Amino acid sequence: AYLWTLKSRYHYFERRNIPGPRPKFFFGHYLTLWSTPSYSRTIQGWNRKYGPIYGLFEGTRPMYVVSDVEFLQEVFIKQFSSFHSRRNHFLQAILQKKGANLFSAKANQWRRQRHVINPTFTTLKLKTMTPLMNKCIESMMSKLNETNCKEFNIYAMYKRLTMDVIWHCAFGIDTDMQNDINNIYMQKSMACFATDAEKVFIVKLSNVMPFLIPLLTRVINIRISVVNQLRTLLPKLMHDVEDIPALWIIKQVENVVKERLTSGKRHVDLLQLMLDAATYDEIKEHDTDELTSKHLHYTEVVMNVFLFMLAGFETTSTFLAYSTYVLATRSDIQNKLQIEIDENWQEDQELDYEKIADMEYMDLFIREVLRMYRSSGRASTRISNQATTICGHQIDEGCVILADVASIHYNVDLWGPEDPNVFIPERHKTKRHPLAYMPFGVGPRNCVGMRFALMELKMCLTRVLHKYNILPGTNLDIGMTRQESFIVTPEAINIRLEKREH
Ligand code: HEM
Repeated sequence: AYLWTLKSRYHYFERRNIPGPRPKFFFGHYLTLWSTPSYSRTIQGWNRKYGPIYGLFEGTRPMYVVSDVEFLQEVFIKQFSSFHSRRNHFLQAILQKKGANLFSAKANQWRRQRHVINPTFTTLKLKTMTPLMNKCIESMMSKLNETNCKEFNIYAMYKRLTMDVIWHCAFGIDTDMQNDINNIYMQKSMACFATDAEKVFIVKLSNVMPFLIPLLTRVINIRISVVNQLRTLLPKLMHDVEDIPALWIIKQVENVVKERLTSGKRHVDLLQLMLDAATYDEIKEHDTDELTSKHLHYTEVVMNVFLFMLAGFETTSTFLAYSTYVLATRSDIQNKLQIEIDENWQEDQELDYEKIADMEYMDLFIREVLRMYRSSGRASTRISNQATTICGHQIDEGCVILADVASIHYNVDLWGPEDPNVFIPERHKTKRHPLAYMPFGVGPRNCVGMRFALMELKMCLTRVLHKYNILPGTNLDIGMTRQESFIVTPEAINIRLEKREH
């Protein structure tokens, strides 16, 4: 019966006159998507063939892949109440209830969390974090000083910097990870990114055979409760389990939370801002739009701090890397930025939020980097929580909408008349469609850390460009070979730094 349902399911898009590649029996398009070296390039390739709205199947679930900005404006903004959540794989679904974070939470649980967390990233709060960021950037600058005009991979340093910033600003922990290559925090954090959850066997299995989800969920829940019991009964034996990187990090956060609660000492960091709204009481969500509570459960605090680390580390370091690549290959753009930086900041002054905000060309430059270089092919998804009609298309409950951001960012109708394949920061001076630019997503569920990330990118580039000229290394282009897991990263950014005369 399942196979028969599957067969008829594959006519879903055909019946709606939506084009798309032919699905493979049993797998849909999943086999192609999980084996392709680049998810986002495959999606873009199909966009060129089938147009701005086409259909795919992840196993049995229909997914609209969309680069039509009017359609996306309905989904992400105008009809947000029908598309308030992302597509979660079943491991995330297990963590729903208390353990969900902002990325995976649904409906009112998400609304409550976002309501509490939004104020954490206001301009005022970010200003209080500039000294912490400056301190981390200062450590990186000392490391850069040791490179002595020799070729080196600056991306490795950016990863240490952004991880250091997150540990400082989110958890309030000073780990010295930029100086110590074997630092345990750094090693565990890096190990966390080595696995792409979507490629874990049981996640693939649950997507292809969703009827197995209740059984798989029971198996996982039993395993969790056995591990928990063994942890109390045989703590020594459980040492290896504690060593799983994600669990190790979550444990560190739990320890910091406990320590803060016992000492009562206040800190200037994201964790403190969330702890101010935290409770151990059970939080009940209502079905109505009324927010019943403006609190976070302590478990949610821990899971969100962990999320900030995941969401803020590789994305920001990767965009620093791409920015540096552009600067190493475009000395004209580098000169313009240096002139602006020198006009706005001298080394004996504190580099604060206002000085960064005054740099207009820096803003245009970063925008263009974020337009041209893809970060993730999969971050901006929504799932329909009720049936609705979008631009004349009948969308059933449970359909996934994936925004094909790369195709949008290279669409000449949205970004012309200049060729979208050419790096031109000034193109951002022209007013564009509100959905033409979405590196951080759009609408109420966009990236909550956007301003934090922009501040970090601008502060870091300001400091580097004020002191150095960035020159291409002989291996610059080889290092730019891209690889893709959840996000698209270069292998290395090989450059040389030459001290500037002031
Ligand atoms: C250049 C750096 C970054 C990029 C390109 C980026 C990009 C994104 C994108 C595309 C989304 C999905 C938005 C959507 O579905 O509409 C997202 C969500 C999110 N990002 Fe970022 N991000 C960056 C940095 C950060 C940082 C530094 C943090 C935290 C400190 C962060 C925290 C989050 C969170 C919590 C969400 C989920 C928001 C929600 O569902 O309410 N991100 N990000």
